[in-house]
Amino acid sequence: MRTPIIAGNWKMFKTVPEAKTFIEEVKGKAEVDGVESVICAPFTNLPALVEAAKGTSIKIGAQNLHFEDNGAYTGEISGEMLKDLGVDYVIIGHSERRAYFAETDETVNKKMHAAFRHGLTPIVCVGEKLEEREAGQTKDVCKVQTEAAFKGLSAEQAAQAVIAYEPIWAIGTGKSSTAQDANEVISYIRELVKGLYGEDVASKVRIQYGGSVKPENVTEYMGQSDIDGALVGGASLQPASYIQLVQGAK
Ligand SMILES: O=C(CO)COP(=O)(O)O
Repeated sequence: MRTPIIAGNWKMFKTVPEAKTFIEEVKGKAEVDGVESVICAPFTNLPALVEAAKGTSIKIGAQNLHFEDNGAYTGEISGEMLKDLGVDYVIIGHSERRAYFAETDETVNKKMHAAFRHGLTPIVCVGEKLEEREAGQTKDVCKVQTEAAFKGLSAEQAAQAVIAYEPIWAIGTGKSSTAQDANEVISYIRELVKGLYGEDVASKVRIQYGGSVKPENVTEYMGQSDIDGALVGGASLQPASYIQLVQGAK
């Protein structure tokens, strides 16, 4: 049985005081037995969030990491540094990083290895652009991105990874994929993992849907056979809405 996982991706929002207040407000409420709750925040918020979330079941994640452990990489943050802060998760290969920050399938794969080297759980994002969907290439795009991301990872590592299927046209647009369509692509991604690692790993890997998930639609996604959670942007920023997302995932 896979544990559902709701992860908020705050993107480039919230100062340290705002982040601390958020945790105070969701404590005890965005904590539901049998649902994992993760906040992925800007680097600047991470120490304060780890501290504020102590004694709760809320886990903290970063939104990126560098693939090397240290070196002359101005402006970058390594997996070793994140682990040292007490961070547990890291988003890798978000479509905004692929589109605006030259993230490639190759760097995504290197970052997956870096995350596991430092005991961080990756949430690796895959998903197609609108024109790719319209050209019927959704599954092809997911195949290339998923297989590249997992290259060289062991079965044990693969089973621990979280995959987020985020169709790019559904991100921040209010145009969410239907639950049935999302489930079809996510089932296909699970088949890909099965092809790489076999049935046991495929049955363990958690696959989220992301793209305009809100309290009003989270239950519908969670009711699908292969959807194990959601990676949520906009609707994760307000405490009340985040609480409803976690409670709705049960
Ligand atoms: O990009 C996303 C999460 O990583 C989705 O963002 P929205 O929930 O704002 O559509």
